[in-house]
Amino acid sequence: MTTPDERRPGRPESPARPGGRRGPRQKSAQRPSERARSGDPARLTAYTVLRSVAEGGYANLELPRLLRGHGMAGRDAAFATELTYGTLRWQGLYDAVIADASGRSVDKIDPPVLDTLRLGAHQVLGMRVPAHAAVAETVGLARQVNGAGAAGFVNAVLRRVSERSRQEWLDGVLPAGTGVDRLAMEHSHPEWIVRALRAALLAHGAATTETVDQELVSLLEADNDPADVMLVARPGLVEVADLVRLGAEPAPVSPVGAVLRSGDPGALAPVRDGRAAVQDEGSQVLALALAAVPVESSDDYPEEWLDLCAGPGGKAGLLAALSVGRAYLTANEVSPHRADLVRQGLRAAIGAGAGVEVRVGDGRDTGVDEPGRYDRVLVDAPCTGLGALRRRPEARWRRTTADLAALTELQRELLASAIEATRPGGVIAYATCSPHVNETTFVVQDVAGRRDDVEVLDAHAVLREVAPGLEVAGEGPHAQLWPHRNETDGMFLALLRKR
Ligand SMILES: C[S@@+](CC[C@H](N)C(=O)[O-])C[C@H]1O[C@@H](n2cnc3c(N)ncnc32)[C@H](O)[C@@H]1O
Repeated sequence: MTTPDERRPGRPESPARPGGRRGPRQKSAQRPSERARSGDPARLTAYTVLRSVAEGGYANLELPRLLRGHGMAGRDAAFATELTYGTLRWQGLYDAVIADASGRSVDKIDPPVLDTLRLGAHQVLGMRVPAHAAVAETVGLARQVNGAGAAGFVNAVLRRVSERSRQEWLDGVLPAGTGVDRLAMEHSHPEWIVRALRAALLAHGAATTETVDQELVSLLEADNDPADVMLVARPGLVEVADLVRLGAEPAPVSPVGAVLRSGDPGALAPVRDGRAAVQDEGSQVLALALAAVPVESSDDYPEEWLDLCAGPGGKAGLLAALSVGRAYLTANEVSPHRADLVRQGLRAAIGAGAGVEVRVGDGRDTGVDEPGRYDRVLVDAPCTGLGALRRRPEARWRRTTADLAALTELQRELLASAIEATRPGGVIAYATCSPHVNETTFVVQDVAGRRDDVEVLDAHAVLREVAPGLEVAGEGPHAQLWPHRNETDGMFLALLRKR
């Protein structure tokens, strides 16, 4: 899933990647004398986002809102972004360090104070802010937001954290052996996710039993690497070349994509008016594939397209642009708020002549309500999002195996409904932004395998046609993209034809 939620301010000018490439030293652009007087806005902003995430908020919504509210841009915004996202990603490792340095389990530490400590740990171990500055500034923050008593505790713990290098801490806190528990802590992922990703690499043919351990490390590293902002130039509304003139670069594989390496995408006129949007390349090529796969001809023209789970509207925006002069698009979404986002996102395409209806409804009913109506149906199913962890820093800590069971049932029902809603000869694209086998191949095998009116198409071949530079691992027929191989979100695509 690619959402407008993915918008984030420009990457840090010199991102320091924990455990990997490091840029030059980076610290808040504000002069120390100013920080002492006013408190450090970047650290306070990061802290505020962490507290909001603890209460169920989303970092990629909260952070841009706060940065805009404080009028923060340039280096301070980049510093706040790296501090917030890095702290959230590396929370699993930092909690082990904090527990060791404080001599108490992190669940015995007041959660707001723990967030302050995590921010301090990331500056010391992940950003190469000089230790004395990281400790002093974070203690100042603790005094401001956690109180004087907590500030003393934060000071003592961070001093201990800063006595050792990142490698020394890893040597000290990582479990012995080569098991999943060690990998999980070293790369700061929950163990169940590490296990699921390992199984998915094997199941989708991206690794063999000999290569899977190395492949898994590359994937976990990619999840911790800030992703570039990717834009889509919605066809017929704006050209990639227009985005390039505004500072973007053509995307590596999507013919309608552009990479924005720095700056706020929301500041670009084509993004503001909906001719372009923030959208991962993986999502772009999936929508292009659905529009490109041949359908067996029907007498009715134009075609009818359905986006069954459209909110917040990334793929619907691209499909609407592609539909002009070819098809009517129905964009269905169960959440009224997300349906509103779809409506807003489709305004430019509608202005250019797209025939679109956005409606609120449960996609599980569509097959019964509108049997055999559509030529092309997208089921971009609600999923765990395990393929998009690099863009959603807190998601890995929020998802549980209990979510999986509920989601896989919903996914089966939505796919079955989509097949019912497709006319004979029409095609269905089943997509998730997760490589988890339970959400991908198992759903398709289960639903399509029980029917004799569905043919599985070669998704690899269609993707090669729409994005010749895209190298999809495995034999097919379904396609799984990977952050570490394709530099896209981990999107899954199955294409089915209704007989
Ligand atoms: C993965 S997101 C879709 C992303 C979207 N295609 C895009 O590119 O922006 C899944 C969407 O399905 C919606 N959804 C969940 N259950 C649904 C249902 N029963 N019927 C229709 N939509 C549903 C969610 O609210 C969510 O907006």
